[in-house]
Amino acid sequence: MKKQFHVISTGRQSTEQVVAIASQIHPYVDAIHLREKTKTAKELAEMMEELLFHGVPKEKLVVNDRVDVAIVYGVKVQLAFHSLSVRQVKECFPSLSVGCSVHSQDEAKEAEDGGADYCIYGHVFPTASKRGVPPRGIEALAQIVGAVRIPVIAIGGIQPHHVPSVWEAGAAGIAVMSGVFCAEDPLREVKRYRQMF
Ligand SMILES: Cc1nc(C(=O)O)sc1CCOP(=O)(O)O
Repeated sequence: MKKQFHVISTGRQSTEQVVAIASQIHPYVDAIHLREKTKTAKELAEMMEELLFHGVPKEKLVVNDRVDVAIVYGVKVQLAFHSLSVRQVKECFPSLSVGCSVHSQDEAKEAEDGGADYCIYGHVFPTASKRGVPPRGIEALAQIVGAVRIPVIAIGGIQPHHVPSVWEAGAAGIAVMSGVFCAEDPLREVKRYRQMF
């Protein structure tokens, strides 16, 4: 299967900044996650409207945590430990595409059993986004890949030069936050990642 390239917003940028970056990079990525933990549903809806207005394809949008916003806009949802469970969400909305963030084999299996379409596992490499928490490493990633049948996307500190080792571990894709959204030139960076696919 084609490897997936997900990018994730930081939650620290304005709607204008997120929209400006997303509208440049969307042709080079498979999914753009809106991880905007402090935004209300209404603010997220405004961001969604702007993204769609600027030509970001709906099929590439993923809302973190907010099942309500995902349903209303017909986009995917990414669930986290603080979200509703995958099982609950899939029971109510069987056709909703659901990803789940996991940090262990047990969590990955639970996500799979609940009906998750894919999981995101991390953090694989050291990252400022998870300061003080040791990275889980590429071996652990390979173990997760071996433990579930759903696609496993790797996250955490992934730089372009890491990509071959992530493929070797069997991951179905990569998810990148600061490497793209905090870059001086996000478009140049997504192209650098893309070259590794
Ligand atoms: C949002 C997120 N989730 C993680 C997890 O391990 O679940 S690591 C992470 C941050 C990823 O950011 P960067 O690409 O800047 O390292």
